Amino acid sequence: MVPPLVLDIDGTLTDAAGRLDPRVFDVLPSWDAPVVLATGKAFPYPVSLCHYIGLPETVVAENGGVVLVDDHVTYAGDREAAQAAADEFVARGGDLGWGGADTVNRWRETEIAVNLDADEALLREVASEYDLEVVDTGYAYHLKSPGVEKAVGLEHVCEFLDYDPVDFVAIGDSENDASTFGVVGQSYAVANADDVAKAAADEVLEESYMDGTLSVLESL
Ligand SMILES: O=C(O)COP(=O)(O)O
Ligand SMILES: [Mg+2]
Repeated sequence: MVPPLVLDIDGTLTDAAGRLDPRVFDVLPSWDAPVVLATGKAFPYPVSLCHYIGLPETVVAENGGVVLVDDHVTYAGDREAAQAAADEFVARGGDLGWGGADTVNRWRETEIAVNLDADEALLREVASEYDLEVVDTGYAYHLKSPGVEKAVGLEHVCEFLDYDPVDFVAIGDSENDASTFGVVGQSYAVANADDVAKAAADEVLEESYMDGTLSVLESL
């Protein structure tokens, strides 16, 4: 019997250029246990990924800010505080960095994501004034409420599924996966992972990106 999976998306199911690795279509739809996509991306991204991969829509989005499981949606985090801090960041000369349409935040409901090109020092200064934190995933800075974590989202998912977090195998690549690594039974950081994820993982893989992820899935 294969274990349930909790999988990060960016850096874990993608290639180095950020594109989805097509091999996800070979392994995930037929996985004989729950697969939870846990991401820092806004809610619609993992939902559409489930839809197009052919997986039940079981997702932890926005770093735990939004959870969808078994037709239930729950929210965590103070979006208004994040918006106020983002507005202040912009008023002090910062730029969220996503252009006018801002498809990165347009459908984001519990936090704000900021481009890695942004003024990090200013962002952290403003965040602390609003009692928010900044998480650097390697893909964006996330201006978010402390205590909102992917692991809390996974625990919520487990309340609906007949599993415990320790039953899960987790694979991820960055700071926002460390909480998940702390609650699952077995955790893997892909070789391209950041230092926080590597330190939190039970095992650091030799292979990067989807090569690393596939090596775990094949061993299970
Ligand atoms: O949206 C990000 O910043 C990173 O997304 P991820 O959690 O799927 O890697
Ligand atoms: Mg990632």
